Amino acid sequence: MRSTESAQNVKPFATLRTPAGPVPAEAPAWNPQRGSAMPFHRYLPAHARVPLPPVDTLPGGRQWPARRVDRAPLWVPVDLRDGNQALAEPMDPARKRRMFDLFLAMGFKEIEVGYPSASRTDFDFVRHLATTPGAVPEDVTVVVFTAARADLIERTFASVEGLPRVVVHLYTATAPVWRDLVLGRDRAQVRELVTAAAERMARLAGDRPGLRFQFSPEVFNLTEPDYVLELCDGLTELWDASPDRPVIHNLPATVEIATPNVYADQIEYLHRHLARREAVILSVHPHNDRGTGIACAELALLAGAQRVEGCLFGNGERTGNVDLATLALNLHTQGVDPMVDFSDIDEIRRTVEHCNRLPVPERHPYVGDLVHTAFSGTHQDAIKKGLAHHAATAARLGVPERQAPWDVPYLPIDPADLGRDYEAVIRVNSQSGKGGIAYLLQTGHGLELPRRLQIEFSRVVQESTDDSGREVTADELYGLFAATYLDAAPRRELVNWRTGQGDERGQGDGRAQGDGRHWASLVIGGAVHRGEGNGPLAAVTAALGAAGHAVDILHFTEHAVRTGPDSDAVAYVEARVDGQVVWGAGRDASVLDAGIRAVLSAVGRAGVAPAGPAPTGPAVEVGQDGAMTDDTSLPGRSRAVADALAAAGLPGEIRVLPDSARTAAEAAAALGCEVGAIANSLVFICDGAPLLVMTSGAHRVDTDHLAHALGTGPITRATAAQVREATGQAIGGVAPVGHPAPLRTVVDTALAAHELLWAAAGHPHTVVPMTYKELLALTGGTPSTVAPPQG
Ligand SMILES: CC(=O)SCCNC(=O)CCNC(=O)[C@H](O)C(C)(C)COP(=O)(O)OP(=O)(O)OC[C@H]1O[C@@H](n2cnc3c(N)ncnc32)[C@H](O)[C@@H]1OP(=O)(O)O
Ligand SMILES: CC(C)C(=O)C(=O)O
Ligand SMILES: [Mg+2]
Repeated sequence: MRSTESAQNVKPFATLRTPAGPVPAEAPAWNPQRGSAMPFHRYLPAHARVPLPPVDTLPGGRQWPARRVDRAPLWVPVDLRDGNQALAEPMDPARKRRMFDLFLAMGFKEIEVGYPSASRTDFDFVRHLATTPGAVPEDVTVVVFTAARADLIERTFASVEGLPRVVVHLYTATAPVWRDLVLGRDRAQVRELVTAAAERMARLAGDRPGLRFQFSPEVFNLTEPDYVLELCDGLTELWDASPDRPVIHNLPATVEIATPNVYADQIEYLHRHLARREAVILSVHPHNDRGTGIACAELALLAGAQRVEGCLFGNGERTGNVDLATLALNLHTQGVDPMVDFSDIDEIRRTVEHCNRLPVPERHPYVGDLVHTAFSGTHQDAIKKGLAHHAATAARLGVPERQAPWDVPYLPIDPADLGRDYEAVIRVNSQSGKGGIAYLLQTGHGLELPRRLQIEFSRVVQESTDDSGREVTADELYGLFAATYLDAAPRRELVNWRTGQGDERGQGDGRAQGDGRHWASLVIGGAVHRGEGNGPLAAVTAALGAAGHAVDILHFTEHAVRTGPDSDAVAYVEARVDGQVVWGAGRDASVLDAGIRAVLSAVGRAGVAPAGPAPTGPAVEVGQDGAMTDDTSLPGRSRAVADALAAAGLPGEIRVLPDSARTAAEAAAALGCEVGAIANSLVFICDGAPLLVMTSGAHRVDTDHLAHALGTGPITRATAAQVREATGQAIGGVAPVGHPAPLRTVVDTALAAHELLWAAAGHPHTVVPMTYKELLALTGGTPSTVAPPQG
C-alpha cells in the first residue's frame, strides 16, 4: 500500500470471488446463497467414476446400516511403511525400532514394518528384527510390503529369512485410471501381472510355516467391484487359502473419493461375495482425503471388515492414513474394549512426534493439547457440575472415580483414562463464566466459592480478561481473588483486633467465661471500638457499629482449604454494609480470624473507611493473632522487634508510618491517638548499667524522682552511643524489646490510664500497639511513677 488512504480503499479479501451467481429458483426463502465461481464442473461424482456395487438388490438388502461394532478388529499399524513413505525425512533405524517397540507396548499383534525392497534402511530393519533375539515377541506377526515385480519380490523374501511369523503383502493398482495411465495394462494384463507375482511368492514361500499372504488391489474404491472379486478370488485359490492359513484381502480407499456410505457398500459387496470367505481376512485401509477416513473405517467394520490398517494420529500420504488412535478410542467410548492401550497417550504422542518429526495438532481427537479443554462458560459450568456428579456417583457406588461410569457433559472420555489429569480441562479466558472460574479456584487452590460470590467474581475476571485478551491461569485467578477480596480489609486504618469471651481483660485466651457472651475490640486509627454479641462475628459487627458502620451479615460460609490440621480456613461473607450489599472473603490459619477477615473484607469492599484518621500513606501491619503480615518490608531492626514480640506470644502489629515518629507528638499525630498513649522508650544510666524507662508521652522523666522511687543511685541520661550499644537501636526508634541483651526496665504507671499504647518498634518510622499489661509482661518491667504527680 502506498498510503493509508489507498489501503482503506482496497476491498478486503480482494483475491476472493464472493459468490454472485443466481440464487437457485428452487431455493427456499431462508437460504439466500448464490452460485459461486468455483470450477466444480471439472469433477465427476464417485458414481460417475466407478460402477457402484448393487448392494441394495442383494438378498435382505444392504445390511451395514443396522449393524453395530461390538468388538475391536485386528489393528495393523502401517506407520513404518505407509506413514514412513510420506515423511520428508523417513525414519532412521533407531526411530523405526522405537516406534516398533511402542506398538509392542501398546499391544499391537500385527505390524507392517517396511518396504524392504525399496531401501537399504527398510531391508536392514527387517533383518534387524529377524536376527535380534526377542525383538519380535512370539504372538506378533510382521508384515512386509512389495510391488508386483520379480526383483522386488525376491528381495522381500530375502529380507524375511528367519522371521517365524510374517505376512508378505503384495499390491498393484487396479483402478481404470491407474491401469491405463500408470501401468499401461488392461484388465487382463494387470491380472497377469498380479498372478505372476503371486505365483512367484508362492514358489518362494514353499511350505514355509508361519508365512502368509496379503493382497491389496490399490485404489480399490475406484475399481470395478467385479474386477476386484475376480482378482481376489483368483489369489485365494492360487495361494490355497484356508481357515488355518487365511489370506488377507486388503481393500484400500487409497484416495478417498466418496461419502463413507459408498465405501461401506463396496466393502459389504465384497464381504458377501468373496469366495472361501472363511479363508479370507477382510481388511480395510482408508486414507483421509475427504476428511472421512474414520467414518469410512467405522462403516467398513459394520459392513464386514475384520482388520484395519492405519497410522497413529493419522500420519500418511497427503491428509494421511486413517488414525488408529481415534478408531480405537472411539470403540473405548462406546464401551467396547479397544484391545490396545492408550493409558499414557502423551507418551505415545511424544514417541510418534519424535519418530515422524511431525507435530500432532492441538485439536486432534483424544490427544491434542486442547481437546479435553473447555474455555466457554456454559461448557465449563456443565463440566464442573458433571465432575461433581461423577464424584458423588463413585462415592455412592463405593468405587474409585476412575472406575465409575462416565457421563460428564462435553467430555466424551475421562481424560484420566488417557493418563491426562484434569488440570487442562477447564481454562479461563474472556469466553468463560463462573463455573470454570470456580472450578479452577477449587481444584487449583481449594476455594469453594458460594454461588453468588462466583457470579460476582466472574465479572471481575471478565473485566480482566477483556482488558488483557489473554487466558488466566488458576494461580492468576487466585491472585485476582486475593486482591479483590482477601486483601480488601481496610488495612490502612484497621490496626488490630481482638476477640474473646467473658472478661475482656482476659485478653482473648479463648476460654469460655461468664455468660458466654463474646466481645470484640477493633483498633482503628488509634481509636478502640468495642462490641459484644453472642458470637465472635456478632461481636465484631457490633464493634464496627460502634465505629459508625451498620454491618448486617446476610450469608456466611467457611471451609478448610486442604484437609489436615494445619490447613488454612477461608470464610466468605455476604454483608449489608451501610446499606450496600457486598461480598468479602478472609483466609487465616485460625477459623475465627478467617471469619473476621471476611467481615472486614466486606467493609473494605463497601468502600467505607472505618472511623479514624484518613490514611496518610502506605502502611503495613505486622503481627500475630489477627494481624496482617508483610514483614519483609520492615526495617531490619524492626524485624528483630517483631520476632521478640512473636517469641513473647504477644499480639501486635508493627506499623510503618510514612513520616518519622521520633517524638511522642509526631507519633500521636500520625496515629490519631492521645500523646499520653505513646510509650516513649528512654534509656538512662543507673548504677553503671543501662535502664530503660517506658514513659508516657504526656510527661518527662524526673530522674531524681525515679531514683528515689526505685531506691537507686543517681540516674543520668544515656548518650547516643550508649543508647545504641544498649539497645542496638537509634534514639527515636528504641523499642521495649529486641535488644542485644535484656535491659532493666521501668514502666511508667501513667500509661495504665490508656486503653492502647504505642511504642516505637526499633526504627523511627515504626510503632507497635499494646496494652499496659502487655508492656509489663513483655519487658518484665517494674511499674513506677516516673515524675511527681502534677498539680
Ligand atoms: C499406495 C501406496 O502406498 S503404494 C506404495 C508406494 N510406496 C513407495 O513407492 C515407496 C517405496 N518405493 C520405492 O522406493 C521405489 O518406487 C521402488 C524402489 C519400489 C521402485 O523404484 P523404481 O524402480 O525407480 O520405480 P518407480 O519408483 O519409478 O515406480 C514406477 C514404476 O513402477 C511401476 N509400478 C507401480 N506400481 C507397481 C506395482 N504395484 N507393481 C509393479 N509395478 C508397479 C510403474 O508402472 C512404473 O513402471 P515403469 O517405470 O515401467 O513405468
Ligand atoms: C495398501 C496400499 C496399497 C496402500 O497404501 C494404499 O492403497 O493406500
Ligand atoms: Mg496407503
